[in-house]
Amino acid sequence: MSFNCFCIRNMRRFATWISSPPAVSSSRLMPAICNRFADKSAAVRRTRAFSNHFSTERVSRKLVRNGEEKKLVVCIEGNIASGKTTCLEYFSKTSNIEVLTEPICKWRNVRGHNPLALMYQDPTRWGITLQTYVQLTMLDRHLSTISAPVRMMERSIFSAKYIFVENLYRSRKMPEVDFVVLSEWFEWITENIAIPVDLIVYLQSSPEICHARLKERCREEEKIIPLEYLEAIHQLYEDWLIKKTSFIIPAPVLVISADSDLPTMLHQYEENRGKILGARNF
Ligand SMILES: Nc1ncnc2c1ncn2[C@@H]1O[C@H](COP(=O)(O)OP(=O)(O)O)[C@@H](O)[C@H]1O
Ligand SMILES: Cc1cn([C@H]2C[C@H](O)[C@@H](COP(=O)(O)O)O2)c(=O)[nH]c1=O
Repeated sequence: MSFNCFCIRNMRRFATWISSPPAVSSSRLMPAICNRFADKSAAVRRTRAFSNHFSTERVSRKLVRNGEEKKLVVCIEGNIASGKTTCLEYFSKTSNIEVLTEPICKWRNVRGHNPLALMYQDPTRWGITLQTYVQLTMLDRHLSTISAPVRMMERSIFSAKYIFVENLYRSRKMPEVDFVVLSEWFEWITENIAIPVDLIVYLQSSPEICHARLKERCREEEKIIPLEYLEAIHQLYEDWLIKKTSFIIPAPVLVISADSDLPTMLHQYEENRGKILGARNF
């Protein structure tokens, strides 16, 4: 190579370097570049999977799932131990109804940890942990493919936020920063992803009855729940679904009194079957 050639090549290299100097030495740069490309192709794959899963068409700027709009989604709401699972068990015997109970197993065991128990032991420290996970698992439930013409599911991402997060915050057990971060997540989700709900069935029960049933059920984590906690949850439900003074209600509400004994409750469910399953006309 001539001296001139050598000089010109190095001048070009210098010019390239000065216009975009490497942030790290080249031996460290190569893996970084490879990772960037690997990340990019993974991101492209994720985006493709996402757009296959969701319609690219946006309705009110929200991502919507293909073909799911014809299915009926009913959320069963109510205080702890008000009888939601029992109600779902009853309807699960009907063909053409898919029943989704709360993912409480996950809340009690995420890779060997029990955020539900931790939250009851120390809500200020662990409330954010549990509620972040509840929000994620509820969203996962809402977005899972519906396998029957009617889906009945226990609670919703809405009650997790409007009732349980709200209660932790109002009772000063959740620090403001935790509440704000959870709220930002919740608002992003509900503004960007369509979460279809056609009907809310509210099992309205007195906190005293729920307390008695909760003791009888005897879930280990819940043994320390005082009546006052159920009263606070009850009040939040009443403000949301009966007085309609607190938060947006995502669907019409059917109220069923849930204090009666089991045979009476089953009879009431049967009486309301038409209203529940014909929720679109409700
Ligand atoms: N109508 C009822 N009368 C008496 N006990 C009931 C009734 N409904 C449910 N239970 C009992 O109360 C406890 C809580 O009911 P469950 O359906 O698990 O409530 P939730 O799912 O709302 O927490 C369970 O032990 C259940 O067997
Ligand atoms: C949705 C939600 C639930 N929890 C707690 C409250 C109860 O201990 C269980 C759910 O039991 P249920 O018999 O089905 O009512 O989970 C909570 O702490 N935070 C939540 O958002």
